[in-house]
Amino acid sequence: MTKLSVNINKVATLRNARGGNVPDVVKVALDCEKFGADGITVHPRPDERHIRKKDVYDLRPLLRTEFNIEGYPAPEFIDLVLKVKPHQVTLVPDSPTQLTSNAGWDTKTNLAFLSEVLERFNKAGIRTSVFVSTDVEMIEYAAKAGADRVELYTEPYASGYAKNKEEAVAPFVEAGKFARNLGLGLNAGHDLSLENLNYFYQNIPWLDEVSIGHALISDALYLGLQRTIEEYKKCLR
Ligand SMILES: CC(=O)[C@@H](O)[C@H](O)COP(=O)(O)O
Ligand SMILES: NCC(=O)COP(=O)(O)O
Repeated sequence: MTKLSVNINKVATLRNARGGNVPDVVKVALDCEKFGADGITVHPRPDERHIRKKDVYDLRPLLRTEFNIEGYPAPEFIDLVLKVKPHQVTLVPDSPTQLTSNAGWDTKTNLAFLSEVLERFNKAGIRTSVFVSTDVEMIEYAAKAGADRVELYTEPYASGYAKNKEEAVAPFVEAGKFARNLGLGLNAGHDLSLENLNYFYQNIPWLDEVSIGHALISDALYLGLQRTIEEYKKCLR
């Protein structure tokens, strides 16, 4: 079964716009779980533009599904993750001011750094995932660094889908097979949507997890949160 982890960053973006607690990020996360989400993803950025450290602490004891924390492994992030002990940490190579994630790691160049950080999380019993492109060398070095899983950066698939979906998915199928042969678990995310998710899943049904935020929360404006989550789950069958 491919799990759906709902990324609630955008719920926090809306909440932060007014300075109060509407919408309530914790309540939305718990409702996502109630409506069928298999996990919750957050990406606390250093400027706390959406998810704040306090959200991460508030969510941890209340979530009943898998908690995935994404981010660049700066000392503050590492400290937060080790204190909160989520089910999974996903390392992303984002600079502090970046608008959104726009690339996977160069795992070869960063092998020593990633190995050291992954060892700390592995020792703490936290499953680790490394955000990568479909370049098989990057996947190979993620395995060498000690990752349990890789998360494929799916923006190139999403942007190529409308033009030629067979061509868009092909490198992801190859990367997925390569990761599977190395014994790595496989996650995927970024710009997945109701339009492109089912085709991705049909081609890579051994995916462990997709994390989806931007499109899913936008769809919820029209469909409501419950129906939206049900529709995304249908895409994973
Ligand atoms: C790691 C990744 O793919 C991102 O999609 C990210 O978690 C989204 O971050 P923002 O919500 O800050 O754009
Ligand atoms: N890891 C990807 C993620 O959590 C959500 O990305 P997006 O759906 O907001 O693009």
